[in-house]
Amino acid sequence: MTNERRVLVHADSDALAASMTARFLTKSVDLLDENDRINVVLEGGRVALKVLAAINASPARDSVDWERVHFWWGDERWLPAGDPERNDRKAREALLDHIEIPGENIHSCPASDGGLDLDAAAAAYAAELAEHADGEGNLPRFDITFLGVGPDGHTASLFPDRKEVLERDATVVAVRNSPKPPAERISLTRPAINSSHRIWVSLSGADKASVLGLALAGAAYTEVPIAGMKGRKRTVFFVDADAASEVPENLIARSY
Ligand SMILES: O=C(O)[C@H](O)[C@@H](O)[C@H](O)[C@H](O)COP(=O)(O)O
Repeated sequence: MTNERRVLVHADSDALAASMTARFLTKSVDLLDENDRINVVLEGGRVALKVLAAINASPARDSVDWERVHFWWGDERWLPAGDPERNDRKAREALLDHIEIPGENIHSCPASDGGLDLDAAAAAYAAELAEHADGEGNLPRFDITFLGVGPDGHTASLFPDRKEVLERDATVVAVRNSPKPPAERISLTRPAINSSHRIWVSLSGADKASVLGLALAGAAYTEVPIAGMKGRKRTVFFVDADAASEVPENLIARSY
């Protein structure tokens, strides 16, 4: 497999979500044939949540052996457990509460009412990741990592021109004064995200067009964080036609 970036353009956000759903179902079944378990990293973007809901609605949902799938989060909002704005709560509602998956496979970031402060919570999440390390460094093997992108180029909770995006050593950072509410968050760092075998980035809508153009043109990741994310095996940008309007034609594979 080559370590390449691909851009797959779909007619609209429904087609985009359907394509990611089909790919997730086939890829996870294939990976589970070859591995005892797989690790999937989720986030809070709207497309990824649509994908989780579509996996839940798919007749192929139960072809995945969910007992051997572990879920992690690329970022989480620092809110009380069960808050409707938490990324884990949204993922539970869309999919995780509906499948046969052991509770210990769902590795939520700590919640703000759990008795830890934000820094201790980030450290606790890093420790849980390290506990599941597969021998290489202090992270599990992330098989599939979903990333959304903000119109400013942020991904997970790594925002432009901030110190968190420069972090090289830690796997997890505490984020304060986030420009996107809520102000406090927990995020995987760039090296942690880039340890993923496959990164699946989703972008939908005209407000994401300029940032996608910048990322593919090689913008600095300090200014456009998504530009610095690259999976070890493959990085696929699943985009809709509106988001693709500023991407050079030679970089595009159209699915319609
Ligand atoms: O907690 C969050 O806010 C998300 O994890 C965030 O990083 C998100 O993925 C992007 O902001 C894109 O979100 P949309 O795809 O909904 O625009």
